[in-house]
Amino acid sequence: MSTIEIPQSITITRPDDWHLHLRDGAALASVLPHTARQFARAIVMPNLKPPVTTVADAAAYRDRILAALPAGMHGPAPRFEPLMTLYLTDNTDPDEIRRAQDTGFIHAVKLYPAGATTNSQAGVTDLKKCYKTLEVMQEVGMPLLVHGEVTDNDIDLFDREAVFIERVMRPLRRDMPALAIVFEHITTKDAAQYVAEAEGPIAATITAHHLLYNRNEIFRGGIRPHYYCLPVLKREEHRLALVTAATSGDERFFLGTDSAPHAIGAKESSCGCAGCYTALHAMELYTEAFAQAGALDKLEAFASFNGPAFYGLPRNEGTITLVRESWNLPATVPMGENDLVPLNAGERIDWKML
Ligand SMILES: NC(=O)N[C@@H](CC(=O)O)C(=O)O
Ligand SMILES: [Zn+2]
Ligand SMILES: [Zn+2]
Repeated sequence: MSTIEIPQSITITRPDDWHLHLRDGAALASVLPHTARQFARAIVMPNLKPPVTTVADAAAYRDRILAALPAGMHGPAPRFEPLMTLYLTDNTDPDEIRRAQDTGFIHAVKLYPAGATTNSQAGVTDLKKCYKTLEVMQEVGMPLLVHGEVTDNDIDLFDREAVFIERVMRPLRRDMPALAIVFEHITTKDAAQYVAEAEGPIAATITAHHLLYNRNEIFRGGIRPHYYCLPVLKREEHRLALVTAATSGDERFFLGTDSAPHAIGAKESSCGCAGCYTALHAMELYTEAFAQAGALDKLEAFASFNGPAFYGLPRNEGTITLVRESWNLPATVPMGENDLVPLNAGERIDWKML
């Protein structure tokens, strides 16, 4: 009988998080150090209330993030650098894209279909309304990041991503074949296959929780609101397809935690918010997922090489090391004046980032 030998430690180039929610104010100050400890850079989502729709908003938000960074974490990699994004609306001015491109600190524009997820009320009602803006993005090389779910009430919640590919993604890419697109937080074999086979500049981020869990996790022994996120966890066959994509070495797939902090009361509620908090232990979770797949040798490309290649940024300097060592995740962590419950709260974690 042979046993697969799991290495006791792994050292990789310092990684980045290509999909992150940092929120604002006191919550920002609480959660930012977790991400800054694990990652050199992060693509910061613009779904604040009100959303980050202009260059001026993004500049001010970036200043608040830098001001909230603990001493010693400022400056270029291997410390922390926020990569800013704009929130696309029906009315985004095409000239705002040119101004954004000129800043050097705005790296993408985010499409939230109106009503699809947390703080998407100001999102896009019909992508046709944005075509002039998208054409400028295509021209200047500004990537479009996509929350890829349709919102039609007649479409089953679990089918919203697959239907989005047919109704929105394919027509958009036919009309704008040179527009760089990141299909964010993909959750289905349909999306993994679409991205792997598509031609042109398209990539996808994959979260740690979608690599580790299927939808049973939301209902394991009772309803577990901290496993509820959007797009919602899917069947096992989809999880397996995501693991295959992430560990394939295909440079179109890269790390994006979608760590999405919500105060405990907003999650443990009769109408709980969508979002899983993983900033505290993201690299541990990804390492576990890759170790389970026997693909630790593919982790570095997924976490540290493929993202910068897509965004046209340099790889980070320095390395991080994870060791096979058990520790217990706290039950809660402070979030401003509230607490939040991280994913895997109180559970044993088998890897530890040093
Ligand atoms: N993923 C989530 O479930 N929630 C995100 C929004 C998003 O990324 O769709 C949030 O901002 O809370
Ligand atoms: Zn989303
Ligand atoms: Zn998100």
